[in-house]
Amino acid sequence: MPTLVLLRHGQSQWNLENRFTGWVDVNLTSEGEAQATRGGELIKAEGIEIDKAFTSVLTRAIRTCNLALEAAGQSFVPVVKDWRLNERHYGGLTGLDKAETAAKHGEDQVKIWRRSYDVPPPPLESGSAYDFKGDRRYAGADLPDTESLKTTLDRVMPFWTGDIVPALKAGDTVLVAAHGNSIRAVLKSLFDLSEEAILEVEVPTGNPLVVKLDDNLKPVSAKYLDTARANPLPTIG
Ligand SMILES: O=C(O)[C@@H](CO)OP(=O)(O)O
Repeated sequence: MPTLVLLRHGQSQWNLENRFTGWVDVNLTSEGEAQATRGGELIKAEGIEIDKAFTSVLTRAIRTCNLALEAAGQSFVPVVKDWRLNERHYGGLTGLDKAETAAKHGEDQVKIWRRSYDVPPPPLESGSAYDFKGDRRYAGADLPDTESLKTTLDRVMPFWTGDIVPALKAGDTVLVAAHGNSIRAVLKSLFDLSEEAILEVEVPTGNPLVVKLDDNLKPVSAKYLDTARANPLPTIG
């Protein structure tokens, strides 16, 4: 039975500081490192043997992947890194304080930017310090200057279908160490969630979500391994 383990990166420095992060390559906090390690220990305790891992090109997800695999005693597992698993690009909000932005633009507007399905934040201004166009990890990619959850899903899905699905169809147990919104994109597709339903799904940091799949890659069960830090999951069936 194919098994998918979805792991949002552990707490990052900007999660802690409550700043819009997106593609900025901030590192894990010590709490985030501990969450990633604990995630790996739980994977081991569950007897899960990972065959292949996928992560983004952002340090917080890569380190979460590595720390979890190490704690699970499975550092040898091959890891594929791809920018299409990056966090949603936060456009012109990147780097801003979430509370200050809410005070300036109103809670309702910030909620729309953060949790509407298809309303992107304002685009990144050209010349911004957070322009990633010259960054060689994105060489050749058609880079966005902002993303909604919908457009995040549009770039995650080709990678999901082209790279992750074949591994699952081959019967592999797959770890995807990624970000809140790239994981939500996967969950929307996997659980066939409506645009409204996916907005209610919040994935906790560093808590492995184990999804067992049938041969058609329909979920048959889903559970967080750290039950004390679990959030509600979509209904199956
Ligand atoms: O800042 C971000 O990049 C994301 C994830 O931390 O935040 P949000 O909760 O608004 O999706």
